[in-house]
Amino acid sequence: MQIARCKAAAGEMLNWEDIQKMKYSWNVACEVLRLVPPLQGTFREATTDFVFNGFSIPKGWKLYWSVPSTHKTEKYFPEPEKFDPSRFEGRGPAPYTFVPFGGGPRMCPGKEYARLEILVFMHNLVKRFKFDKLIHDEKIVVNPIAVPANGLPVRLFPHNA
Ligand code: HEM
Repeated sequence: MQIARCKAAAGEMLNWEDIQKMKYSWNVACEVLRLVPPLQGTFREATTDFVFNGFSIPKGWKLYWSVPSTHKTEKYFPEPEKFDPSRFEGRGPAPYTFVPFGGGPRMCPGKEYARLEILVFMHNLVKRFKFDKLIHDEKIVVNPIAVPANGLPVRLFPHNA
């Protein structure tokens, strides 16, 4: 709403500068991506023999790295089940602990596009409507992408109605 108040005309579109200012909204989106990451992980291949947590991993093995278990590690995210967007303030989480888009050379190339889409959607939803979930205890199913079990039905109430 802070961004909407800065716009000269009611229908004025968002621009790139506005997107860069939407830090709190992105912190909220990141906390959602931490708690319910859409993608659960992917595979990597060991390029050399190594030992991890006492397990010997031979070169050539396929390894599955898991997004949810990384995001729920108490050491990096105290009270991991708590919804707390302030975790992303300042320097935010340590490198490779917040990995909804993966990490390293194969990191999701659509990350910035996804950020843009999410922020534009959030802005327009909050600016135009109040909304209410129709199913308050709707479950998230993972098959293999995490989605609301019933498609997240909501009731919209336009601000200017
Ligand atoms: C919230 C939205 C998204 C999430 C959570 C997400 C997550 C991921 C993750 C975890 C990976 C694997 C990264 C790795 O192996 O390190 C990936 C790869 C990929 N993503 Fe996304 N993604 C999203 C949106 C998008 C969008 C919008 C596009 C395209 C417009 C896209 C295109 C790709 C492609 C092409 C790869 C494969 C990259 C490679 O293997 O080199 N993603 N994504």
